[in-house]
This record gives sequence, C-alpha cells and structure tokens, in this order.
Amino acid sequence: MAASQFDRTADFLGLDNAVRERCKWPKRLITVTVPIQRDSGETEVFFGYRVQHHLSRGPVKGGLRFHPDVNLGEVAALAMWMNWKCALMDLPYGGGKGGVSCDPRQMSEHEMESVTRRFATEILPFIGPETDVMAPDMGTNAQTMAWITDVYSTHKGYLAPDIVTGKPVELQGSQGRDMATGHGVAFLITRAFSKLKIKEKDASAIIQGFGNVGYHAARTLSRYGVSIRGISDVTGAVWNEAGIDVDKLKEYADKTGGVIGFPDAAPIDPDDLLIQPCDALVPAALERVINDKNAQQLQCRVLAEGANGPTTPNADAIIEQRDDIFLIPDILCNAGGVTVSYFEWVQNLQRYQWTEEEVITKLETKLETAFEKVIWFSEQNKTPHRVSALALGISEVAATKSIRGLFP
Ligand SMILES: NC(=O)C1=CN([C@@H]2O[C@H](COP(=O)(O)OP(=O)(O)OC[C@H]3O[C@@H](n4cnc5c(N)ncnc54)[C@H](OP(=O)(O)O)[C@@H]3O)[C@@H](O)[C@H]2O)C=CC1
Ligand SMILES: O=C(O)CCC(=O)C(=O)O
Repeated sequence: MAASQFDRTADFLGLDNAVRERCKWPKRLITVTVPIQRDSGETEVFFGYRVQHHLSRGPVKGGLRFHPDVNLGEVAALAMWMNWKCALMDLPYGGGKGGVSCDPRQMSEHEMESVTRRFATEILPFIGPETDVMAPDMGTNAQTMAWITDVYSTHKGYLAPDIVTGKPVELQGSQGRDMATGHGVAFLITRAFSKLKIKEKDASAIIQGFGNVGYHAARTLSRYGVSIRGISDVTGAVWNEAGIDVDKLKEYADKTGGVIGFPDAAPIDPDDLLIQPCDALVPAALERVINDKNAQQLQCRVLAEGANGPTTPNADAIIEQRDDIFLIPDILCNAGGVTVSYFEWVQNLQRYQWTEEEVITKLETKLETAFEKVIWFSEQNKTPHRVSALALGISEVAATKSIRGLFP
C-alpha cells in the first residue's frame, strides 16, 4: 500500500527517476531476536524490527509497535509513511518505525519490561538522539518509553531523555503528548466540519479503537459537543444512538479489559459499526479496515484516519468517485502525535519544559497550517486529499535529497 501510494504520487509529481529511487527505498532495515524468560520459567524468542527509511532531514522518528501481526514489511511501510508525515508537518526528521511480534494481551508487566529492555539493548548501536528517536505506537505506552530511556541512559552513564519521546512527564516527557494524537484528530475533524458547515453540537462520530488515539479522539470530540454513538476495541463494539459517556466507558474498559458489556450501550457487530450513518468516522486501530467490501457502504461525511493505513488503495478509488466523503488522510490526521513528540525532543535538548497550554497552542497552529496546505493543494491541482498530502511530503524529501546531492 505504502509503495503503491508512493508510485502514484511520484508519477503525479513527475519525480526524476534518480531521486525517486532514493526516496522510495529504506536506508536500514534492522532485524533482531529478542529472547526473554517468561514468567513460567520458559525461554521464548521474539522477533523485533526497526526500519530507518531515510536520515536526509534529521534523525528518523516513529513509533514502536507490539502486536502479534508485526513483521518487517509492515514496519517498513509504517516507516515510509512517517517520512511523508514528518515532511508534511515541517519537522526536521526522516521516517522510522519499529515493532516486536508479540501479544501484549498475553503478557505480564514483567514480560513486557523484559521484551522492551532486551529489544532496546539489541538495537542500541543503531539509535540515538541524533539518529533514531522512538515513541509509543500500538501496544506500547509511556512506561515502555521509560524502560528504553533507562536502558540507553544506563549504557551512556547519564540521563538521556532525548533518546525517546512519549515518556512519562516525571521523566521529562512533554505535557500533552499522551493526548496529542487523539486531540489532533478531533481538532482536524472540527476544521473539516467548518468547511462542510457542520456544527459540532449537531454532529455525531463513530470510533474504531479505544486505545491512546481512539480514546483521546473520542474524549476531545465529546468535549467539543460531538455525540459519540459507537466505539469498538478488540473485544467488540458498542452503540448508543443518544451518545456514549466516553469517560464512563473508559472507566468500564479499564476495569473489565474492554468495551464489550458496557451497560449504557448496546452491542453491535464491529463490521456493521463502520457503515452506520455519522458525521465523522474515525478508524483508530488497524490497517486495511476500510476496503473494497465496505467503502461504497460508508455513511460518514468525514473519514478521519486516526490509524496508519486504515484505507486500502481499492477503497481509495471508490471513495474518490464519491463526492460526499471528506477524507483527512492518515499522514495529516494522526500527525499530532509526532508533532508533540518533536516538541518533547526540542524541550529535552534544551532541558526545558513548556506548559500544556503552550504545547497545545503550538500543536493546533501546526495542524491548521498543514490542513490548509493540503486543501489548497487539492483545489489547485484537483487531486484527492491523500495525493495532496503525500505530494507535499514527498516533494519536501525529494528536494532535500536533490540539494544534498549524490557523490560521485
Ligand atoms: N499512539 C500514537 O501517538 C499514534 C498512533 N497512531 C496509529 O493509531 C493506531 C492506534 O494506535 P494506538 O491508539 O497508539 O494503539 P493502542 O494500542 O493504544 O490502541 C489500539 C486500539 O485498537 C484496538 N483494536 C485492536 N484490534 C482491534 C480490532 N480488531 N477492532 C477494533 N479495535 C481493535 C485495541 O483494542 P484493545 O485495547 O482491546 O486491545 C485498542 O483499543 C495505529 O494505527 C497507530 O499506528 C498514529 C499516530 C500516533
Ligand atoms: O511520536 C512519534 O514520534 C511517532 C508517532 C507515530 O508512530 C506515528 O505517527 O505513526
């Protein structure tokens, strides 16, 4: 998907073949084994990956995912998308992504810590504040980043908070990073609503995924007055036409392990959830969930891609034929996370802390600028929003590579 989106956009941009090839292929693909002792006493070997797509504009930046489906190809695609996202947001980074193929739902806290520390140790030679700065993604969180900070700092002999972002605030993480991605998704939905003349208080939303991105998107949207009708996670989906109390659902899901069984909403088939009428549909979990089977049936006005790669190219073709869906493409929609990660890195390099208000104001300014750039590009070139966002990102990277030159 990532490569075909790249090829389509490079064709549109008419990229010179030499720079096109340099932009397309990742610089480094690192595979490591991650042996740990399970709580049962048995040894288990997991596989871990880190892909550093390019370092032409600065260190690579991108999350670390713990999920059973993680493999090198997926990580490479996610790293490629990080390139264009960072460039679109005007951040001085290349794209990176990492992952360990493991199932956090089947692991104790102690086993999670063992996997994290061993993975960090194995990739230690390849990371650093000037080369590769990781952050949380699916299945990882601020605690994971704290363990990586500890491994790296112990190795260096001094505290190096700038080695990762998305750390706990107590360990020099940034105010606002935890909510940044979801907040950004909700903020951009309001920008789209304003173009479509939809008022928040009359609007409804459906969210797939109730983790970091899904929860904070739902919470922020409901604070803006949007009614959250449906939410799903890996345990199932719940629906309430009159609106779900997001804080109550969060309390329930934390206690029981998932949204299913929430007493103030009815269960609904998770696939059917995606095709219910709503003003904003937010896929905030897995890849390829909007595909050629359901794209024609979507009944949303705004498709806000909180997840990376939730829409297949075939579904894109269908959505482009429909003029009733306003797409906020992933590399724009979920860019709030990496943007506040950048703010965190800047604060860490300066050993300085900004307030939450400063962070959120700066975040919204950056998101608004990128949003308006994408809309302007689409109007000028009659291109779908995804192509516009990718074209803006890819052309920045191509320009940097061209100007740096190639020897000999
Ligand atoms: N965290 C961040 O800052 C950023 C994340 N993203 C992207 O957002 C997406 C979500 O990441 P994040 O929120 O961090 O991950 P989390 O691990 O915090 O949450 C993932 C959520 O998806 C749910 N989920 C898993 N499988 C399914 C399924 N089959 N159907 C419905 N829900 C499911 C999980 O359910 P359960 O809890 O029950 O397992 C969980 O609620 C990913 O694509 C990620 O790459 C993008 C930019 C930044
Ligand atoms: O915060 C970051 O550095 C990376 C976030 C991320 O992984 C993403 O945007 O997909």
